[in-house]
Amino acid sequence: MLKSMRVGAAAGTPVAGQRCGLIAIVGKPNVGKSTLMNALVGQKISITSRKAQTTRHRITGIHSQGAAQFVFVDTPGFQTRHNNALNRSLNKTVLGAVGDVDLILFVVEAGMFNQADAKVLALLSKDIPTLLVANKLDQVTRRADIAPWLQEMQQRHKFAEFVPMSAKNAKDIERMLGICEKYLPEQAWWYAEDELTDRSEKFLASETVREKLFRLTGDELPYTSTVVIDKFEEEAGRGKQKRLLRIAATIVVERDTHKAMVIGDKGERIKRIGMETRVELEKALDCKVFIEMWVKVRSGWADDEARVRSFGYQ
Ligand SMILES: Nc1nc2c(ncn2[C@@H]2O[C@H](COP(=O)(O)OP(=O)(O)OP(=O)(O)O)[C@@H](O)[C@H]2O)c(=O)[nH]1
Repeated sequence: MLKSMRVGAAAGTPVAGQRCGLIAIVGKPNVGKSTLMNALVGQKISITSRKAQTTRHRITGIHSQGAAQFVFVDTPGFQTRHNNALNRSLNKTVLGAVGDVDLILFVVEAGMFNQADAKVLALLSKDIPTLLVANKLDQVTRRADIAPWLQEMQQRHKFAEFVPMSAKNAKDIERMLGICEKYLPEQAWWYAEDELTDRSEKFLASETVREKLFRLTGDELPYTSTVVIDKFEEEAGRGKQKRLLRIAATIVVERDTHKAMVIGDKGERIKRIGMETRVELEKALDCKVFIEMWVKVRSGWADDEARVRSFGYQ
């Protein structure tokens, strides 16, 4: 179960052998940052999809193992193409996340480095140890090309280490945790051992709807569609009965054609989004869920600072 953030009273004071620190995961959109964080934490905290720009918030995922507590910060892919209010807000989140951490995982696709990667790299402080995570190694057919590519990458930044890997490979994830552990300062843990995130259940609900929305609409729906949770009410369970969450969610889109896309033929698609969200939340939060969904058209919201803020972005 997810729990809310509780910073221990002794946070910051060394406790024999304990290590704890912040690790930012950064990179351009779609390189696999959320997949990596979910694998490192061992549970789905951050949504993933084939569509770029699915991550919009700073998300903390926590993993405690042995003497170490890893506190991961997942960031939106740095936006370089469009200068609208939504993207400015996303970029501010990235900058906030990388300024004050113990370790940075700079994620790229193995064997690739383009201008978008370079722009993110340029933001990173030279004083914070940074690992080059060459992800999606499983997709590289010519492994021999990786060594010269790594050498080239060495010229670009003073990386502490190079980690070619696949976020989908369990052994690579174990190896990655071992590497990260060395960079955590010796200090008392900030969170209880079983805590996984500092995000609320309400936030998880909106992220789950957003993930289902993007997965079920494929590439048709623009990324500027968003989800607002209008109601999030909890009724305690009685006896063997589980507690109940009553959720109302509005999917906000920019055009009538997008609304029709989300609703689908005879409401098929929105029903499916609701059903898959319910099943996933019931499992993740160990409760019963009733969810109502609406679709609203608000054209131009991603260009409007006030509206971007009202939808929960910083
Ligand atoms: N083959 C392969 N695919 C991967 C790997 N890691 C991630 N992916 C896929 O890459 C796509 C993007 O992954 P995400 O984790 O959503 O990427 P992200 O960097 O968080 O993307 P944004 O939220 O847009 O910034 C998804 O389809 C993942 O399944 C990997 O190691 N190997």
